[in-house]
Amino acid sequence: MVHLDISDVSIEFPTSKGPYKALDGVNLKIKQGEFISLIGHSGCGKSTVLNIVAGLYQATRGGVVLDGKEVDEPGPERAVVFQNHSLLPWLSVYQNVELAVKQVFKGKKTKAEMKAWIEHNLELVHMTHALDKRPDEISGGMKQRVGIARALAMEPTVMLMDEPFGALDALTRAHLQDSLMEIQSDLNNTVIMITHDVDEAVLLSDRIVMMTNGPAATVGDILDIELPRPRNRIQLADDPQYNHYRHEVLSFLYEKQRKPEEHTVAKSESKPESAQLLQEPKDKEPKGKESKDKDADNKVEHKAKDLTEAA
Ligand SMILES: Nc1ncnc2c1ncn2[C@@H]1O[C@H](COP(=O)(O)OP(=O)(O)OP(=O)(O)O)[C@@H](O)[C@H]1O
Repeated sequence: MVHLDISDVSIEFPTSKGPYKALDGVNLKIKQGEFISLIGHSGCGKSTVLNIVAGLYQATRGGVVLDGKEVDEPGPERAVVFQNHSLLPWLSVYQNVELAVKQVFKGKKTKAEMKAWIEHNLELVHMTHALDKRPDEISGGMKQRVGIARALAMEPTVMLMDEPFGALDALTRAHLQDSLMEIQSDLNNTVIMITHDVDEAVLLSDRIVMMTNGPAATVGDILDIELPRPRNRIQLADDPQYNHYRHEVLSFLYEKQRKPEEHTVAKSESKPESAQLLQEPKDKEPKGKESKDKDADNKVEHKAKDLTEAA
């Protein structure tokens, strides 16, 4: 049986210039435990797809069915992780996760069970050392870990992740990608993740769903990633199959779906493959502790980049 069925989904947004058709006939059938990445140029409609699956937007035509039940509102079985961690700043790490756990398990777990469950999920993302810290006292990568723990603690059937690692430095991103792969293989949740990072998509996914440019965006192509798990990024760097998948995604994005304005940029790039072209500028992290952490991390990040490029 299909676990998550996105069927003929189209959506129109009302705008001052009339209705804008963002998606047209998006079809995708997802199996339990599959890791799906959505990739496509900025503004093509990836977040809109995610928001429809989350129940935050209603499709104008078609719809989403999860385990035989139509999705028409948000629900705890579909947890969302955003790029900017979205923790409540006045609550501690523990309390941020507790809030979600109470929502889902009130009356079903005892106080002691809830406490153990919160700690277990923070343990999964290696954050038990900072239970009493508030979000402004921890780094961006740590906040993102807490966001993931909060989502996992809701025991969702489906994790919806909107560029969860997009604002992080390369090293932190790599650590979190590895943790996510481990957690997902243990828990077998279904994941739909939006990313602009081709390597991230190939490394993590069972299938990469490549979207056409909008308006009226749809699924352009689907790539099955048949690399054995567990996957190791260092070993994969030299793997011809990995590089073939990477090339397939890049060729979809830069040849089949190239945007006119990117043509000139791509020409002037020394590396036309640069995944940067896919990305809008990211919000800068606030100055303070995080930026100090980042300065330190950046030095390591450069080394990590050198290593990757040398590989
Ligand atoms: N609530 C809305 N009202 C009007 N237009 C919208 C709304 N939400 C999204 N859109 C439009 O729909 C299109 C798809 O937006 P969406 O955010 O899904 O793209 P995206 O692929 O996630 O982009 P990015 O990669 O930049 O985050 C865009 O043209 C956007 O302007």
